[in-house]
Amino acid sequence: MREAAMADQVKITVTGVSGRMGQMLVQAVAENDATVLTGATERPGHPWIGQDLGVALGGAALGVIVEDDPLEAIARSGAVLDFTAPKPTVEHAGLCAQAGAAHVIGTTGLSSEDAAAIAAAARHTSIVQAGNYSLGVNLLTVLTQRVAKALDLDFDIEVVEMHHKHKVDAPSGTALMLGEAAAAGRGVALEDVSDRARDGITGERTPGAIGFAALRGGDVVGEHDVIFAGPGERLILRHIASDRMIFARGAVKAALWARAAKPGQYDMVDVLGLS
Ligand SMILES: NC(=O)C1=CN([C@@H]2O[C@H](COP(=O)(O)OP(=O)(O)OC[C@H]3O[C@@H](n4cnc5c(N)ncnc54)[C@H](OP(=O)(O)O)[C@@H]3O)[C@@H](O)[C@H]2O)C=CC1
Ligand SMILES: O=C(O)C1=N[C@H](C(=O)O)C[C@H](O)C1
Repeated sequence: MREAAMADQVKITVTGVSGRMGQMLVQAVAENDATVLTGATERPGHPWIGQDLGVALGGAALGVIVEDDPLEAIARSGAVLDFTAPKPTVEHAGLCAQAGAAHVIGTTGLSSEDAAAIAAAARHTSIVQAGNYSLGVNLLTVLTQRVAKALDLDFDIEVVEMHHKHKVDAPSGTALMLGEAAAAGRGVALEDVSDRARDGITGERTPGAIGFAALRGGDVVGEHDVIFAGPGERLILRHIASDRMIFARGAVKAALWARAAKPGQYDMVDVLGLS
């Protein structure tokens, strides 16, 4: 049975609890003395609904029942860890705003309409949103911005990423973070310079473009290169993730940070104090 929550522990709901990240988040909450799992959700119709989470995971009962109504779970939580899909994430942002729960968003592939809805929710609660919760990638964004600032337009910037075959969005959220960092270093808006779809007779590379390429296959957790290709030399900044627990532990850290933050929208660079 679940141990009684200590008064100062932050109560956490994990949404999409059966997912690749959902299961990692459950472990990360359990291993942190400052957090306790009080809610677990899945989509309506999922076979885990109504089961004890521990039993559904193939172990001992945890005393947390998997629910399909996020409202109940979020209402009794201090923070929600959400690595699901764009539609439920936007719904969860509204519910967190109502309940005053901090919302840690890892979901990628969000549209500009989704982003606007999340920004509206952030007027009422603290939301941390990042395409990648690892220390290494967030440090890499800072380095990418610095290198892009130091090099002139003779250096072409390309972001190359590879992920497992089940990933549904491209470019990855991390690749877009790195592209944003490179664009910021150059003092331009990524949307004005991004080149995401090369196929066929594309013509020569547009000077100043920031290109993206996405590879998919096998069980690759996540690999990202930022390539600065100049005349006679190439600089490559690389991050390789080999364990999803780096994202899950980062998300728990973000939840604890967000509980102490004022309502607003934050990223992992804020949480880690890297800016
Ligand atoms: N920011 C970061 O550091 C990271 C971000 N991610 C991102 O997190 C997201 C999830 O990735 P991953 O875990 O690999 O994907 P999975 O598909 O394994 O997990 C998503 C889970 O969400 C569930 N889900 C779908 N709809 C709902 C709903 N309405 N309510 C509750 N749960 C729901 C899915 O259920 P079902 O399968 O039955 O539909 C599934 O169990 C992706 O966007 C990915 O890019 C991943 C890793 C790190
Ligand atoms: O879907 C994944 O798996 C991952 N998604 C995130 C992304 O889109 O960048 C983070 C990580 O690379 C794994």
